[in-house]
Amino acid sequence: MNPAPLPAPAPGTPGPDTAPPAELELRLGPIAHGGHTVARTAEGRVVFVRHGLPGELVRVRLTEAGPEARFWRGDVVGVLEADPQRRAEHVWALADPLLTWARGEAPVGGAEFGHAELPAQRALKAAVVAEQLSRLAGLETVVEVEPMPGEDPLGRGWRTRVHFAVDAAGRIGMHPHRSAAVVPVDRFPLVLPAVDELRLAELDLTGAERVDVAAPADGSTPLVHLSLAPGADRDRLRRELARLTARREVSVTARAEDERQAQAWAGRPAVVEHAGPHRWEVSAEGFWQIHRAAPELLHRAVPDAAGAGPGEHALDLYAGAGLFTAAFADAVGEAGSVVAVEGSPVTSADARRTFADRPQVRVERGSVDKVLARLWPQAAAPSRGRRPSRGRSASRDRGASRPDVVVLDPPRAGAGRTVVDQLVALAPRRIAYLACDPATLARDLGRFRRAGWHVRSVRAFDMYPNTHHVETLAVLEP
Ligand SMILES: C[S@@+](CC[C@H](N)C(=O)[O-])C[C@H]1O[C@@H](n2cnc3c(N)ncnc32)[C@H](O)[C@@H]1O
Repeated sequence: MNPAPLPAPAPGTPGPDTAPPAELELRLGPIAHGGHTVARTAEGRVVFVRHGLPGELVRVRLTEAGPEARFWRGDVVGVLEADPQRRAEHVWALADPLLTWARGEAPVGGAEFGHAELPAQRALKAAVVAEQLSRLAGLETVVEVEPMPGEDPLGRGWRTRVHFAVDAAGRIGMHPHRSAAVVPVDRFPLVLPAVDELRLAELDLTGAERVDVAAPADGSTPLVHLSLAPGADRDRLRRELARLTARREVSVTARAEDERQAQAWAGRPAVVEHAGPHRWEVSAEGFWQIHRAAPELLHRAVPDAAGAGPGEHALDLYAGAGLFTAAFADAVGEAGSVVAVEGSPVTSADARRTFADRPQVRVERGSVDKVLARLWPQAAAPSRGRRPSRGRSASRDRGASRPDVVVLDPPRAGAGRTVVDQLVALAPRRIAYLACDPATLARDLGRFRRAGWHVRSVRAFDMYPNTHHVETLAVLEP
């Protein structure tokens, strides 16, 4: 279950031609994007160290290293001088490298900040967001990472979604950082108790490649979805899952890669989610925000930041099941319109079902750049430096009015150059850009700024406690 073994450990100082040592003593430098601190060996080689805090003196076990490597990676396995914000006890023993490496095993990923108190985690995330904005967007701003409403003091019990790998013995597990190995997991403190209560670790899930669990924050029926390996023994798996459904109310779905639709083995093929007065049915493989408090917080905050008014036209890009579409539809009313663009067939179908009775909402399935190019062809190849006029346009002929405001919530890769250029050409009044990766956000903000846009505000939310991840909301105006 360890990651790739190191070259033979060699004691002594590493030189350019010698094998690296197994362990090093290092003074940790600043935090960097990706969740590690940056340290340097006496020879000046950069080492990306996980599970440490800036300024600490630590013993580091090298996990990726080689005499020719440009930089090395390692985990903290001993703390010689601790930061006062280091916790006495890690939030999750299986993710604590001090414990796991002592028995020769890599820690699981998913709680790489679990050694630090929450305020220290938030300070590290704020530093990363500010640094990315400065370096990639040329934007100097003080960032505060806001705790989520009702946060547990140790940052546990927030995940309503989790996926597990399955090991060779059919047990659920998780991967160590940058490893394909599977570490069996029986309890995961970051999930809602409802997930642990399923006791999936007691089942033999041989034949499943991955197990996704969705447990709505309001305690309604959870859903377990199996991604089946080719040739999986479905009858045996169904019998195994019947042990679970016999002891509690839970839905079960399954799908092999070559099948179009998930099959319901028990209960319903979706979970029911709520935010404000709205209700969604989200399929097993559909997208929904992971933090239990995120839908309630974001479903208004993000469309409000974009600021649509009655009769206006709003665009919800990377819309998922339509978390922001719902508040937009309320704000613009039936005199206005909302176009929600979502690439996943499953998630866009969820959105279509939800908004079937809202005439002002139109759900477009497809890649954002392609849908924008289809609805507003004049934005596909913007002429340099010229903003399109806001008069009657080709888009009107196709039934989509030019957007007044836009929400942009892409996956980690960010929106990218094409979409940014298309939005610049469409020239909405305001864009609210929600991002789970501050580096790609900063890259895209840099492009908007070079096109003459102004970043009006930046907020950041601690939506992934005990991990290095952070959610950032930037509001842009031309
Ligand atoms: C971070 S989620 C946001 C979903 C939604 N805004 C929410 O908060 O629930 C990103 C969504 O973008 C979709 N997506 C990813 N790449 C896409 C693309 N190129 N075009 C359209 N949708 C895409 C994913 O399927 C996912 O639902």
